[in-house]
Amino acid sequence: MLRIAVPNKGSLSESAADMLREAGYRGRRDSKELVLTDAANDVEFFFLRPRDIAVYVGSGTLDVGITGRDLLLDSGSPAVEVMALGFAASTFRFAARPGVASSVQDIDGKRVATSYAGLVQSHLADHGVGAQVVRLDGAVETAITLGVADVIADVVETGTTLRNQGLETFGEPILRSEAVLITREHNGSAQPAVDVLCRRLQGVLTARSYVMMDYDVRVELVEQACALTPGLESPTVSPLHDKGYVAVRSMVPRHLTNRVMDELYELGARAILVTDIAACRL
Ligand SMILES: Nc1ncnc2c1ncn2[C@@H]1O[C@H](COP(=O)(O)OP(=O)(O)OP(=O)(O)O)[C@@H](O)[C@H]1O
Ligand SMILES: O=P(O)(O)OC[C@H]1O[C@H](OP(=O)(O)OP(=O)(O)O)[C@H](O)[C@@H]1O
Ligand SMILES: [Mg+2]
Repeated sequence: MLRIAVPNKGSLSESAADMLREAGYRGRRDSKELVLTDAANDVEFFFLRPRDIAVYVGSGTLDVGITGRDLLLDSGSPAVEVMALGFAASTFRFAARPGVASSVQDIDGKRVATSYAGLVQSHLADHGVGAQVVRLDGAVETAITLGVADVIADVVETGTTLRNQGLETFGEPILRSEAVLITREHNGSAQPAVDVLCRRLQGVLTARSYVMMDYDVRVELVEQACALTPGLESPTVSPLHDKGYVAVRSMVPRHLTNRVMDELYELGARAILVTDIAACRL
């Protein structure tokens, strides 16, 4: 039975649960449930703190897990990222009051507050910068106001939390993070089950990022129409009862849906229909 670690709380938990449900797995009914067996899919879910997930997977206690790339790197765990999951995107950045620092070198000799001490220490070492790292559990933006640090390093999504504290980011982002699937380098007999999980999650990512588009177009325009909707491999072109027309079916990137419909309409295509893809294996 494949043993999967899933965030039990925090920013990652709801999206991770949604993604697993879309991939056909059982969801938990109660947020206090810590272990859940999904016998039909031969998997067991362990609901854990995202920070601990890399530790369990790295030690081999659990086979795979969902966590943040930033948490994986911070942990120093030997677990490896196998797949980016497309949610909880953020950057990990230094910030300070305006004028205090403009590059990582300016941190030398200062105090840096963070919940990601491993990540920050290795970044500072890579840049040959000596600083005192103050390890905090959360709400690190307040550390400067309260006088325990000169600089912070934290997760930035919209930047609202920083702005509210009168702070500004500086230097290059330390990391671009998002939710990731992690596992060990060698999974032994668990590898086939890990492959099935990866294919299912990849199916969810594809189903989310594409729509299915159908339309009718005059036969003489089909090449131009297919150039607008090339699909992943090649569009399906089917004859219609009216020999002057064909029906075309193709996958289109979701973010291009309306632009492609406009272009098809301009070309002369009609009955342009768009449907969601519920699941897929490419
Ligand atoms: N505002 C945010 N936007 C996107 N990702 C975020 C955000 N805040 C935290 N994360 C991501 O969530 C993960 C941390 O999850 P964790 O549950 O430990 O903390 P949290 O989401 O801040 O929850 P809490 O603060 O309630 O403990 C990291 O991968 C981090 O990048
Ligand atoms: O750029 P923003 O959109 O403002 O998001 C970033 C903030 O979100 C997270 O905080 P959270 O609310 O999880 O609190 P925490 O710092 O206590 O973890 C993160 O630690 C940042 O503080
Ligand atoms: Mg937080």
